Amino acid sequence: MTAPGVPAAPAPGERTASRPGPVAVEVTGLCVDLSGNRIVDRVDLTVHTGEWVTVIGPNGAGKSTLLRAVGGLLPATGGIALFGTPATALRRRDRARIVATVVQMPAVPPGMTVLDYTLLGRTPYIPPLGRESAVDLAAVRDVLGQLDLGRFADRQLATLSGGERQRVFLARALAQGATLLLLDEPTSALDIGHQQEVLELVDQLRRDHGLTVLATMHDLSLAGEYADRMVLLADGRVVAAGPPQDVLTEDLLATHYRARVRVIPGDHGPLVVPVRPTSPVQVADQGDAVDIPSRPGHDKT
Ligand SMILES: Nc1ncnc2c1ncn2[C@@H]1O[C@H](COP(=O)(O)OP(=O)(O)OP(=O)(O)O)[C@@H](O)[C@H]1O
Repeated sequence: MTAPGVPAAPAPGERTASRPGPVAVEVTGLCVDLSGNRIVDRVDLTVHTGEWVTVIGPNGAGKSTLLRAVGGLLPATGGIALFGTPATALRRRDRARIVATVVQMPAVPPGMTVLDYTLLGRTPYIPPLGRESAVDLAAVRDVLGQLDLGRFADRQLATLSGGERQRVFLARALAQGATLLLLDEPTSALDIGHQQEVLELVDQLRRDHGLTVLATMHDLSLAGEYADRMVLLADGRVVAAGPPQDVLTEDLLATHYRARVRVIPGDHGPLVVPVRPTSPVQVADQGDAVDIPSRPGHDKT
Protein backbone atom coordinates (compact mmCIF):
# COMPACT_ATOMS: atom_id res chain seq x y z
CA MET A 1 0.00 0.00 0.00
CA THR A 2 2.99 2.30 0.47
CA ALA A 3 3.63 4.55 -2.53
CA PRO A 4 7.07 4.47 -4.16
CA GLY A 5 9.48 6.80 -2.40
CA VAL A 6 7.41 6.91 0.77
CA PRO A 7 9.35 5.44 3.69
CA ALA A 8 7.88 3.01 6.18
CA ALA A 9 5.90 4.32 9.12
CA PRO A 10 7.15 4.31 12.72
CA ALA A 11 7.07 1.15 14.80
CA PRO A 12 4.00 0.42 16.94
CA GLY A 13 3.73 2.82 19.83
CA GLU A 14 6.41 5.12 18.47
CA ARG A 15 5.30 8.71 18.32
CA THR A 16 6.37 10.38 15.10
CA ALA A 17 6.56 13.83 16.60
CA SER A 18 9.97 13.10 18.07
CA ARG A 19 11.39 11.75 14.80
CA PRO A 20 9.24 13.05 11.96
CA GLY A 21 9.41 11.40 8.53
CA PRO A 22 9.40 13.30 5.24
CA VAL A 23 6.65 15.82 4.76
CA ALA A 24 3.43 14.30 3.39
CA VAL A 25 1.20 17.39 3.47
CA GLU A 26 2.45 20.97 3.41
CA VAL A 27 -0.24 23.60 3.57
CA THR A 28 0.86 27.22 3.50
CA GLY A 29 -1.29 30.32 3.82
CA LEU A 30 -4.37 28.38 2.74
CA CYS A 31 -7.54 30.41 2.29
CA VAL A 32 -10.98 29.19 1.21
CA ASP A 33 -13.76 31.63 0.38
CA LEU A 34 -17.33 30.35 0.03
CA SER A 35 -20.26 32.57 -0.98
CA GLY A 36 -18.07 35.60 -0.37
CA ASN A 37 -17.12 34.55 3.17
CA ARG A 38 -13.63 33.59 4.25
CA ILE A 39 -14.05 30.11 5.78
CA VAL A 40 -10.41 29.02 6.02
CA ASP A 41 -8.06 31.85 6.82
CA ARG A 42 -4.32 31.64 6.16
CA VAL A 43 -3.83 28.16 7.56
CA ASP A 44 -0.35 26.65 7.73
CA LEU A 45 -0.19 22.93 8.41
CA THR A 46 2.48 20.27 8.03
CA VAL A 47 1.82 16.53 8.32
CA HIS A 48 4.72 14.10 8.17
CA THR A 49 4.64 10.68 6.57
CA GLY A 50 3.16 8.11 8.92
CA GLU A 51 1.84 10.78 11.24
CA TRP A 52 -1.75 11.15 12.46
CA VAL A 53 -2.90 14.75 12.80
CA THR A 54 -6.42 15.58 13.93
CA VAL A 55 -8.09 18.93 13.40
CA ILE A 56 -10.57 19.88 16.10
CA GLY A 57 -12.69 22.96 16.65
CA PRO A 58 -16.26 24.02 17.35
CA ASN A 59 -19.10 23.68 14.82
CA GLY A 60 -18.53 25.90 11.82
CA ALA A 61 -14.82 26.42 12.56
CA GLY A 62 -13.90 25.34 9.03
CA LYS A 63 -12.56 21.82 9.68
CA SER A 64 -14.46 20.09 6.86
CA THR A 65 -13.71 22.93 4.48
CA LEU A 66 -9.99 22.68 5.26
CA LEU A 67 -10.01 18.93 4.70
CA ARG A 68 -11.94 19.21 1.45
CA ALA A 69 -9.53 21.83 0.18
CA VAL A 70 -6.54 19.59 0.99
CA GLY A 71 -8.33 16.76 -0.81
CA GLY A 72 -8.78 18.92 -3.91
CA LEU A 73 -12.57 18.97 -3.54
CA LEU A 74 -12.80 22.75 -3.10
CA PRO A 75 -10.95 25.63 -4.73
CA ALA A 76 -8.47 27.39 -2.45
CA THR A 77 -5.68 29.92 -2.58
CA GLY A 78 -2.29 29.43 -0.98
CA GLY A 79 -0.12 26.35 -1.23
CA ILE A 80 -0.89 22.64 -0.91
CA ALA A 81 1.92 20.18 -1.58
CA LEU A 82 1.46 16.42 -1.30
CA PHE A 83 4.62 14.39 -0.81
CA GLY A 84 6.68 17.28 -2.17
CA THR A 85 4.58 17.89 -5.30
CA PRO A 86 2.29 20.90 -5.60
CA ALA A 87 -1.25 19.53 -5.61
CA THR A 88 -2.05 21.57 -8.71
CA ALA A 89 0.66 19.67 -10.63
CA LEU A 90 -0.87 16.26 -9.88
CA ARG A 91 -3.10 14.68 -12.50
CA ARG A 92 -6.49 13.60 -11.16
CA ARG A 93 -5.73 9.90 -11.48
CA ASP A 94 -2.32 10.23 -9.79
CA ARG A 95 -3.83 12.28 -7.02
CA ALA A 96 -6.47 9.59 -6.45
CA ARG A 97 -3.73 7.02 -5.89
CA ILE A 98 -2.14 9.26 -3.27
CA VAL A 99 -5.12 10.75 -1.43
CA ALA A 100 -8.36 9.14 -0.28
CA THR A 101 -10.95 11.43 1.25
CA VAL A 102 -13.92 10.39 3.35
CA VAL A 103 -16.29 13.35 3.51
CA GLN A 104 -19.05 13.58 6.10
CA MET A 105 -22.02 12.79 3.86
CA PRO A 106 -20.92 11.31 0.55
CA ALA A 107 -23.50 11.11 -2.20
CA VAL A 108 -24.85 7.58 -2.48
CA PRO A 109 -25.73 6.53 -6.02
CA PRO A 110 -29.25 5.05 -5.95
CA GLY A 111 -29.50 1.27 -6.14
CA MET A 112 -25.76 0.67 -5.66
CA THR A 113 -24.62 -2.33 -3.65
CA VAL A 114 -21.96 -2.18 -0.96
CA LEU A 115 -19.57 -4.19 -3.15
CA ASP A 116 -20.02 -1.91 -6.17
CA TYR A 117 -19.70 1.24 -4.07
CA THR A 118 -16.50 0.01 -2.45
CA LEU A 119 -15.18 -0.95 -5.89
CA LEU A 120 -15.38 2.73 -6.83
CA GLY A 121 -12.28 3.07 -4.65
CA ARG A 122 -10.39 0.99 -7.23
CA THR A 123 -11.21 3.42 -10.07
CA PRO A 124 -7.66 4.87 -10.23
CA TYR A 125 -6.36 1.36 -11.02
CA ILE A 126 -8.96 0.39 -13.64
CA PRO A 127 -8.14 1.40 -17.23
CA PRO A 128 -10.61 3.76 -18.91
CA LEU A 129 -13.50 1.71 -20.30
CA GLY A 130 -12.00 -1.36 -18.57
CA ARG A 131 -13.42 -3.60 -15.86
CA GLU A 132 -12.18 -4.33 -12.39
CA SER A 133 -9.63 -7.14 -12.13
CA ALA A 134 -9.49 -10.07 -9.71
CA VAL A 135 -6.93 -8.05 -7.74
CA ASP A 136 -9.40 -5.18 -7.38
CA LEU A 137 -12.16 -7.54 -6.24
CA ALA A 138 -9.84 -9.25 -3.76
CA ALA A 139 -8.73 -5.87 -2.35
CA VAL A 140 -12.35 -4.84 -1.87
CA ARG A 141 -13.43 -8.11 -0.25
CA ASP A 142 -10.40 -7.89 2.05
CA VAL A 143 -11.28 -4.38 3.20
CA LEU A 144 -14.96 -5.27 3.65
CA GLY A 145 -13.90 -8.19 5.83
CA GLN A 146 -11.60 -6.00 7.93
CA LEU A 147 -14.44 -3.56 8.56
CA ASP A 148 -16.91 -6.31 9.48
CA LEU A 149 -18.93 -5.61 6.34
CA GLY A 150 -18.53 -8.86 4.41
CA ARG A 151 -22.11 -9.94 5.01
CA PHE A 152 -23.40 -6.69 3.50
CA ALA A 153 -21.52 -7.00 0.18
CA ASP A 154 -24.64 -7.58 -1.92
CA ARG A 155 -26.96 -5.30 0.04
CA GLN A 156 -28.02 -1.96 -1.37
CA LEU A 157 -26.03 0.74 0.39
CA ALA A 158 -29.17 2.79 1.02
CA THR A 159 -30.63 -0.02 3.16
CA LEU A 160 -27.75 0.02 5.67
CA SER A 161 -27.88 1.77 9.03
CA GLY A 162 -26.02 5.07 9.41
CA GLY A 163 -23.08 3.43 11.18
CA GLU A 164 -22.85 0.54 8.69
CA ARG A 165 -22.89 3.04 5.85
CA GLN A 166 -20.16 5.11 7.46
CA ARG A 167 -17.95 2.01 7.58
CA VAL A 168 -18.64 1.43 3.88
CA PHE A 169 -17.49 4.99 3.09
CA LEU A 170 -14.26 4.22 4.92
CA ALA A 171 -13.99 0.87 3.10
CA ARG A 172 -14.11 2.63 -0.26
CA ALA A 173 -11.29 4.96 0.87
CA LEU A 174 -9.16 2.09 2.17
CA ALA A 175 -9.77 0.09 -1.04
CA GLN A 176 -8.23 3.03 -2.87
CA GLY A 177 -4.87 2.03 -1.37
CA ALA A 178 -3.88 5.69 -1.01
CA THR A 179 -0.97 6.81 1.13
CA LEU A 180 -2.77 9.78 2.62
CA LEU A 181 -6.14 9.37 4.28
CA LEU A 182 -8.31 12.45 4.86
CA LEU A 183 -11.09 11.52 7.29
CA ASP A 184 -13.87 13.96 8.11
CA GLU A 185 -15.57 12.78 11.30
CA PRO A 186 -15.01 9.10 10.44
CA THR A 187 -16.66 7.72 13.57
CA SER A 188 -19.50 10.16 14.19
CA ALA A 189 -22.25 7.58 13.48
CA LEU A 190 -20.52 4.57 15.05
CA ASP A 191 -21.20 2.88 18.37
CA ILE A 192 -18.32 2.92 20.82
CA GLY A 193 -17.14 -0.57 19.85
CA HIS A 194 -17.04 0.16 16.14
CA GLN A 195 -15.39 3.53 16.85
CA GLN A 196 -12.51 1.72 18.49
CA GLU A 197 -12.37 -0.99 15.80
CA VAL A 198 -12.26 1.51 12.96
CA LEU A 199 -9.68 3.78 14.58
CA GLU A 200 -7.51 0.79 15.55
CA LEU A 201 -7.66 -0.46 11.95
CA VAL A 202 -6.61 2.92 10.59
CA ASP A 203 -3.83 3.14 13.18
CA GLN A 204 -2.64 -0.35 12.29
CA LEU A 205 -2.50 0.64 8.60
CA ARG A 206 -0.58 3.75 9.63
CA ARG A 207 1.96 1.64 11.52
CA ASP A 208 2.23 -1.23 9.04
CA HIS A 209 1.97 0.58 5.71
CA GLY A 210 3.11 4.12 6.38
CA LEU A 211 -0.35 5.60 5.96
CA THR A 212 -0.58 9.29 6.82
CA VAL A 213 -3.79 10.43 8.47
CA LEU A 214 -5.33 13.89 8.57
CA ALA A 215 -8.69 13.73 10.34
CA THR A 216 -11.34 15.87 11.95
CA MET A 217 -13.09 14.61 15.07
CA HIS A 218 -15.53 15.93 17.64
CA ASP A 219 -14.87 13.24 20.25
CA LEU A 220 -11.91 14.93 21.89
CA SER A 221 -10.88 11.98 24.07
CA LEU A 222 -10.79 9.62 21.08
CA ALA A 223 -9.05 12.28 19.03
CA GLY A 224 -6.37 12.70 21.68
CA GLU A 225 -5.82 8.95 22.00
CA TYR A 226 -5.01 8.45 18.33
CA ALA A 227 -3.44 11.69 17.13
CA ASP A 228 0.29 12.40 17.24
CA ARG A 229 -0.55 16.07 16.96
CA MET A 230 -3.70 18.14 17.01
CA VAL A 231 -4.68 21.43 15.45
CA LEU A 232 -7.38 23.57 17.02
CA LEU A 233 -9.26 25.64 14.46
CA ALA A 234 -11.56 28.54 15.35
CA ASP A 235 -13.17 30.90 12.84
CA GLY A 236 -11.06 29.38 10.10
CA ARG A 237 -7.75 30.05 11.85
CA VAL A 238 -5.30 27.83 13.69
CA VAL A 239 -5.42 28.94 17.33
CA ALA A 240 -3.38 26.08 18.84
CA ALA A 241 -1.32 23.17 17.54
CA GLY A 242 0.90 20.54 19.07
CA PRO A 243 0.76 17.22 20.89
CA PRO A 244 -2.68 16.37 22.36
CA GLN A 245 -1.69 17.41 25.89
CA ASP A 246 -0.86 20.93 24.63
CA VAL A 247 -4.12 21.37 22.73
CA LEU A 248 -6.63 19.54 24.93
CA THR A 249 -6.43 21.92 27.86
CA GLU A 250 -9.34 23.09 29.98
CA ASP A 251 -8.51 26.72 29.18
CA LEU A 252 -8.38 26.29 25.40
CA LEU A 253 -11.57 24.22 25.34
CA ALA A 254 -13.37 26.76 27.54
CA THR A 255 -12.24 29.64 25.31
CA HIS A 256 -12.97 28.12 21.91
CA TYR A 257 -15.83 25.67 22.59
CA ARG A 258 -17.32 27.55 25.56
CA ALA A 259 -17.24 24.13 27.19
CA ARG A 260 -16.79 23.23 30.82
CA VAL A 261 -14.63 20.15 30.96
CA ARG A 262 -12.13 18.28 33.07
CA VAL A 263 -9.04 17.01 31.32
CA ILE A 264 -7.57 13.95 32.99
CA PRO A 265 -4.50 11.95 31.99
CA GLY A 266 -5.15 8.70 30.10
CA ASP A 267 -2.84 5.92 28.96
CA HIS A 268 -2.75 7.16 25.36
CA GLY A 269 -3.60 10.83 25.71
CA PRO A 270 -5.68 13.26 27.73
CA LEU A 271 -9.30 12.34 28.37
CA VAL A 272 -11.83 15.13 28.12
CA VAL A 273 -14.84 14.81 30.41
CA PRO A 274 -17.76 17.25 30.14
CA VAL A 275 -18.76 18.64 33.51
CA ARG A 276 -22.27 19.90 34.08
CA PRO A 277 -22.33 23.47 35.38
CA THR A 278 -23.38 23.78 39.01
CA SER A 279 -25.04 27.18 38.51
CA PRO A 280 -27.63 28.25 35.90
CA VAL A 281 -26.22 28.36 32.37
CA GLN A 282 -26.43 31.58 30.40
CA VAL A 283 -27.75 30.92 26.93
CA ALA A 284 -27.67 33.60 24.26
CA ASP A 285 -31.18 34.10 22.85
CA GLN A 286 -31.17 36.46 19.89
CA GLY A 287 -28.79 38.78 21.62
CA ASP A 288 -30.33 38.54 25.09
CA ALA A 289 -28.98 36.25 27.78
CA VAL A 290 -31.55 34.11 29.57
CA ASP A 291 -31.05 32.08 32.71
CA ILE A 292 -32.01 28.40 32.65
CA PRO A 293 -32.78 27.45 36.24
CA SER A 294 -31.86 24.04 37.60
CA ARG A 295 -34.64 21.43 37.43
CA PRO A 296 -36.46 20.91 40.73
CA GLY A 297 -34.76 18.14 42.63
CA HIS A 298 -31.61 18.46 40.52
CA ASP A 299 -30.11 21.53 42.15
CA LYS A 300 -26.46 20.64 42.65
CA THR A 301 -25.54 23.88 44.48
N1 LIG B 1 -20.96 26.56 0.27
C1 LIG B 1 -20.94 27.34 1.34
N2 LIG B 1 -21.31 28.62 1.27
C2 LIG B 1 -21.27 29.43 2.34
N3 LIG B 1 -20.83 29.03 3.56
C3 LIG B 1 -20.45 27.76 3.68
C4 LIG B 1 -20.48 26.84 2.60
N4 LIG B 1 -20.04 25.67 3.05
C5 LIG B 1 -19.76 25.82 4.36
N5 LIG B 1 -20.02 27.08 4.75
C6 LIG B 1 -19.85 27.64 6.09
O1 LIG B 1 -18.50 27.54 6.42
C7 LIG B 1 -18.36 27.37 7.83
C8 LIG B 1 -17.43 26.21 8.09
O2 LIG B 1 -18.07 25.01 7.68
P1 LIG B 1 -17.39 23.62 7.93
O3 LIG B 1 -18.34 22.58 7.47
O4 LIG B 1 -16.03 23.63 7.32
O5 LIG B 1 -17.25 23.64 9.49
P2 LIG B 1 -16.84 22.47 10.50
O6 LIG B 1 -15.78 23.02 11.39
O7 LIG B 1 -16.50 21.23 9.75
O8 LIG B 1 -18.19 22.32 11.29
P3 LIG B 1 -18.90 21.05 11.98
O9 LIG B 1 -18.12 20.73 13.21
O10 LIG B 1 -20.25 21.58 12.33
O11 LIG B 1 -18.96 19.92 10.99
C9 LIG B 1 -19.78 27.19 8.38
O12 LIG B 1 -20.18 28.40 8.97
C10 LIG B 1 -20.60 26.88 7.16
O13 LIG B 1 -21.92 27.33 7.29
